[in-house]
Order: sequence, then C-alpha cells, then structure tokens
Amino acid sequence: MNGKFISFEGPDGAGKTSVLQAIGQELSVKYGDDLVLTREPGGNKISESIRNIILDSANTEMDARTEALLYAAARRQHLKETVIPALESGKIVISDRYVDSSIAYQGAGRSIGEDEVWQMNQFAIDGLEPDLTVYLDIESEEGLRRIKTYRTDEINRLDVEDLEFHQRVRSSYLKLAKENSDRIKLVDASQPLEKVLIAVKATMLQKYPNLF
Ligand SMILES: Nc1ncnc2c1ncn2[C@@H]1O[C@H](COP(=O)(O)OP(=O)(O)OP(=O)(O)O)[C@@H](O)[C@H]1O
Ligand SMILES: Cc1cn([C@H]2C[C@H](O)[C@@H](COP(=O)(O)O)O2)c(=O)[nH]c1=O
Repeated sequence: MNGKFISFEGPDGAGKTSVLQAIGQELSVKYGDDLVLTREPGGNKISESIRNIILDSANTEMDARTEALLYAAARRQHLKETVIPALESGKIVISDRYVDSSIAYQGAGRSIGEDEVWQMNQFAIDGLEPDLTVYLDIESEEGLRRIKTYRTDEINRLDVEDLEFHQRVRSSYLKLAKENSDRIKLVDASQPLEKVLIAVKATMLQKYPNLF
C-alpha cells in the first residue's frame, strides 16, 4: 500500500480533536480528496453504530471484554471499508485513535491486560500498523479538567471513569511510546493550543518533510 497512515492518540481531553481540526483544514487545501480524516471508533455506518453502543452512558452493564471486542470489531470494519481502500489508492489517512487506544484503555484502564488486548486485536488489524503515531501527552487531572470545564457535547461512558482509570491509561501510553519510539512521537499537550500545533507539525515534518 503506497499511502500514508497516521494515527493520533492521547488520553481524553488531550486535544486531539482540536489539533486534527486545524491540521486537517491546512492539509485539505493541499491534498483535497487525497486526505482522509477519520476516527475510531467510527468512520462508517457500521462502526459509528458500534460507537454509539460502546459510548452510551446508559450501557452500565457492559463487560470489559465485550467492550474490547466491540472496539476491535469497529476497527476491523473501519479498516476494510475506509482505511485500506484509501491507502491502496495512495491517500493520506489520519485517524483519531487506533489500536494503541485499546491497549491503553481496555488493556490498562480496564485491567484486562495489555498483551491480551494486543493479541486479540491482531485478528482485526492483520498486521496493519500506522507509519506514524502522534501521541498527545497530558496529565490525567488536566485532561479531565478540560473535558469537565469546556465540553459542550455529551460526556461518554469512558470520560466518567475515575482518576485512577485515566492514570492507568496515561501510564500505558507512556510505556507504548517508550517501547515503540520509532513509530510513536510524543508531543507535550499541556501547552497552549498554538504551541501544540507547532510541535505536532514539526513532528509530522520529521517523518514527511514535504507534507505541508
Ligand atoms: N492546548 C490546549 N489548551 C487548553 N485547552 C485545550 C487545548 N487543547 C484542547 N483544549 C480544550 O480541551 C477540550 C478537549 O479538547 P479536545 O476535544 O480537542 O480533546 P480530545 O483529545 O479530542 O478529547 P477526547 O478524546 O475526550 O474527545 C476542548 O474543550 C478544547 O477546547
Ligand atoms: C478507539 C478506542 C477508543 N476508546 C475510548 C477513548 C475515548 O474515551 C472514547 C472515544 O471518544 P473520543 O472522544 O472520540 O476520543 O473511546 C477506547 O477505550 N478504546 C479504543 O480502542
């Protein structure tokens, strides 16, 4: 596949949506339809339906392994329907979250086990990893503060987990970034948004010097 596959990762409230909106606007001027901005869970009808089930705050009885399997199912459909066809036609695919989210949130956050969640996801991703992952790092307290202070849309079933859950998620991300330093590049997301954007662009340019 000759396209570029870039994922953005981070704890809740790190600023992925804000960063991707700005970067996406800039890149779409240059690339038009050759840029695919998408998200997990979601990106197509089936995966968005699965997203609604997973994130619905009313689904309090959902088992942690069921949750992990649903994320993996949404991921598989997203890959088959959205990501792989775009990469095969040479497009740039930027996904808000991918399999690292499952390792951090289900593996560590829900304490299912990071290795177990990674193994289970192999069936869904069939070896397809991003070429570059931009990890927006934020302390859990600050991420949660941002969500509670500024969010106008709905607070989802994972946002309302306690501080310890979100701290396990962040620790897992930091471990993943250390163990996969060729692929995962850390950006300090506690800075003002303008500075985060500069750092993110610099990170992307290191991998793809002519991207912007
Ligand atoms: N660098 C920043 N400094 C201060 N506030 C920020 C910054 N980046 C984003 N925010 C604000 O924090 C809130 C969360 O940001 P955003 O929705 O972009 O994060 P996110 O990583 O997509 O979160 P989630 O994964 O929970 O959807 C928003 O209200 C946004 O305006
Ligand atoms: C892909 C994926 C996501 N999650 C969690 C992380 C967030 O809390 C939500 C998605 O909401 P966002 O506002 O779009 O970031 O789902 C997860 O737990 N596991 C995953 O694999």
